[in-house]
Amino acid sequence: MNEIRQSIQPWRHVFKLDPDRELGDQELEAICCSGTDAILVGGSTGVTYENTTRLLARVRQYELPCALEVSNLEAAVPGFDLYMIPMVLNTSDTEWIFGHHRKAIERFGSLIPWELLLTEGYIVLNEDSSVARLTGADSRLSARGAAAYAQIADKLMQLPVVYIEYSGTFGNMETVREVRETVENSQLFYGGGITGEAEAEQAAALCDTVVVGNIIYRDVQQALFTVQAVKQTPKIQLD
Ligand SMILES: CC(C)=CCC/C(C)=C/CC/C(C)=C/CC/C(C)=C/CC/C(C)=C/CC/C(C)=C/CC/C(C)=C/COP(=O)(O)OP(=O)(O)O
Ligand SMILES: O=P(O)(O)OC[C@@H](O)CO
Ligand SMILES: [Mg+2]
Repeated sequence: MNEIRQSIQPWRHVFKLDPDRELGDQELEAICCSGTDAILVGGSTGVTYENTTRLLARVRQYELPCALEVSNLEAAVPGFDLYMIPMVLNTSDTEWIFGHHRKAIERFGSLIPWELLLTEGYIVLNEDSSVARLTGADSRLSARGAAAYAQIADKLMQLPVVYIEYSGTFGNMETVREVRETVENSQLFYGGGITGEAEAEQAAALCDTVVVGNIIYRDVQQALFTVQAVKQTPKIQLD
């Protein structure tokens, strides 16, 4: 396993910060000093070079790893510890599978720090989310359908990360369980609708890494509670 892949293996809890949203200094400090394993900077809309650079500089006051989830070519900012590259698996619009990626490679060429890149196989499951609308994802999948996409990522494409994305709503844990049962090598990320301890525990029991986003901007105290909830929850063993 390569170094960059190894570096995310211990991540159980991650906060996702959106450069397009405002967060006060005290709140940012609380988030960065919460005991979370990393900050992931990303959003599906309104992410620019300027707001991404500003957020990176603010997070850099703290010691934890800071990754950029690249969603937009204009916001390819140098200086992150690693770059997570989404590929949306459940869309028929190839732009979001590899079209933007081709353009990025043509544009940035030898500037790309390949050793810092990790690809994420995204399965977008909330049809009412911005990311589903943006990418034209077919989010009405059965659990078996979602698990089939996960196997494409894990077994056919051998991607380092499978990302179950319910952005904005808490997901169906039966679907998450079925995905979990099929993923053998990829690191399984879950994100979507975690607003407190109970949801954090359920996701942590099934997934390797739990991502918490929107609640940071609504109720930072609730967001902070999710850190220990995830860390204290062991992953359940499945046969
Ligand atoms: C030179 C340099 C520093 C390079 C660094 C990295 C780089 C540019 C490498 C180039 C190689 C490469 C292959 C780049 C990919 C380029 C790219 C634009 C790919 C498309 C990625 C993609 C599929 C985006 C779709 C949207 C998506 C999946 C976003 C992920 C984040 C996400 C889902 C956020 C949640 O959305 P949010 O907005 O928070 O939702 P709410 O509003 O509901 O909260
Ligand atoms: O914002 P929420 O709903 O917490 O989702 C987290 C993350 O998966 C979004 O990409
Ligand atoms: Mg968000």
